[in-house]
Amino acid sequence: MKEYDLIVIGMGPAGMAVTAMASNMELDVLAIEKHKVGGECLNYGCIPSKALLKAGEMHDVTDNLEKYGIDFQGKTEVNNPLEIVQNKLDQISGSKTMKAFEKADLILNEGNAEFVDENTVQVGGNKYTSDNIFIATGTEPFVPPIPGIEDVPRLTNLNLFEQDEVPDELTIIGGGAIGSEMAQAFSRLGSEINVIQIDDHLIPAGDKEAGQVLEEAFTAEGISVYNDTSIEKIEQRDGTIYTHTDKGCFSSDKILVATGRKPVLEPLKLDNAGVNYDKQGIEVNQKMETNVNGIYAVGDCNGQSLFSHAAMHQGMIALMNAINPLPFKKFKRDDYVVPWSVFTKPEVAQAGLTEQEAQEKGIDYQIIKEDYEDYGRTIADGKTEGFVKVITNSKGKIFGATIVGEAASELIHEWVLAIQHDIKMFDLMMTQHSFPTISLLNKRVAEQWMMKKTDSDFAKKLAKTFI
Ligand SMILES: Cc1cc2nc3c(=O)[nH]c(=O)nc-3n(C[C@H](O)[C@H](O)[C@H](O)COP(=O)(O)OP(=O)(O)OC[C@H]3O[C@@H](n4cnc5c(N)ncnc54)[C@H](O)[C@@H]3O)c2cc1C
Ligand SMILES: NC(=O)c1ccc[n+]([C@@H]2O[C@H](COP(=O)([O-])OP(=O)(O)OC[C@H]3O[C@@H](n4cnc5c(N)ncnc54)[C@H](O)[C@@H]3O)[C@@H](O)[C@H]2O)c1
Repeated sequence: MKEYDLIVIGMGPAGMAVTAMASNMELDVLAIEKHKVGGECLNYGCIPSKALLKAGEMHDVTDNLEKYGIDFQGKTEVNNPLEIVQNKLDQISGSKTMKAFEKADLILNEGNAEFVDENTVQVGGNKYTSDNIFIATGTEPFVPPIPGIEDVPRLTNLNLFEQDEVPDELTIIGGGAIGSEMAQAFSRLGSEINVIQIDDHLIPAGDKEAGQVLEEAFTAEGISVYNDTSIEKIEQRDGTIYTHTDKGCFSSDKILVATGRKPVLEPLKLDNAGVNYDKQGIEVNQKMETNVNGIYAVGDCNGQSLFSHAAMHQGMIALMNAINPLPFKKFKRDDYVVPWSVFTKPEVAQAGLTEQEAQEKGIDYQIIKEDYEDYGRTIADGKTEGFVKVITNSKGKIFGATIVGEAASELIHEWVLAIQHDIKMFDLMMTQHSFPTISLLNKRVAEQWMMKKTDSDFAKKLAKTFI
């Protein structure tokens, strides 16, 4: 039985990050993947969805040229965007990705890894031991128990990108990150889309007002959104799928189920190692360690923050904790802000608390908001929908930021840095931003905060006295 410094189970973003870092440190690493290197993110998630969104965006450009004074007489036709997406995946998953395993042993496609005991993992009939085992096994689509759903052919992110062609009509169940991104991508490629969800606004994990801005953009593009909608049953008749809801019946060629995720834990036989878990995922502490010393659970499998960057970050924290001998110097998950972005047009991005969360926590906050429509650059670009909204207080402490609009996924990082390092509004106001970048909107929010602060009788009197 071969002994390793580290065994890593699952080669999505979390497992690959641990493997790459550990093997780079000359640690003896065994990496195990039951299916495809790159996990959900590369093969069925982030990358194909962004490639498809890009195809949709390119198609949308011709429809909007007249807004820029350009007359387009030609004709575009959607041919094979899904095939091109698959070609791009092949390009990424080749030698570049496999480079991460140059210094590690990789067991690929030999079935599920499972625990034999707390130091032993079995795969493909062989056993391997280590004092440090990293579980990074991700999630799979959660399919809600809607009557009839199991009996109709349905798409999830696992087969969505492998279709031969863009469907004429697509009913999307779920208005979260996947539902919203795919609604816009397929709509822009020609599908007629109905989005149906139980929540009351798009991207329900985020700010309500931002979800409403996105819904307005969707409506303008011809995407129908049905919030607060309860699905009674789904059935297929003569090749058409009927989704019966309390707001009427929707018929379509295909349905996409995008209603959240669930971890895949049974095959791991965690009980053999005594690792605690529940329906949400594997239980971990701030150090990303399970209840069993030396066994870590990183990425989506612990149900904490279902994003690739969070998965990689957790992998990094866990590894640094595993190799750090000082118990009082451990890296803790909650010391790091987790941003997220949804890559629709307009984009939606979040860091720290939303306004609703600040209210629920009873924080004494004020909202400073800058609209995209009030800035020269965004008017010049024709990208006037959206806002930057910051949850702060009179001292300029920043609790959270929501951005909906052009380049929101880029702008958000300044707020991540500010929240994580307790940088105040005043500091941001005193930080020069190149004009006319879109990120100057962030500075304008800080300027607005300062103007509110100086808009008092006391401040005005003070200025008058010393001028
Ligand atoms: C459509 C879609 C779009 C997304 N877009 C984004 C985005 O834009 N940005 C973002 O940050 N996140 C996005 N996500 C989320 C992102 O994909 C996940 O957060 C990320 O993949 C989690 O990484 P992970 O390493 O924890 O798990 P995964 O990527 O799920 O990888 C887990 C791996 O473990 C393997 N495995 C499981 N069990 C075993 C076992 N017993 N033995 C061996 N191997 C096993 C699996 O085969 C898989 O390869 C998207 C997700 C979807 C579905
Ligand atoms: N850009 C990104 O970072 C990105 C993109 C895609 C996915 N992801 C990750 O993937 C995860 C999963 O995405 P998702 O969109 O599947 O889930 P989600 O949690 O974002 O949204 C779930 C949606 O399903 C709806 N829903 C749930 N049960 C329903 C029912 N019975 N009937 C009707 N509607 C129902 C909810 O109202 C909600 O709109 C997200 O948590 C996110 O972290 C991230």
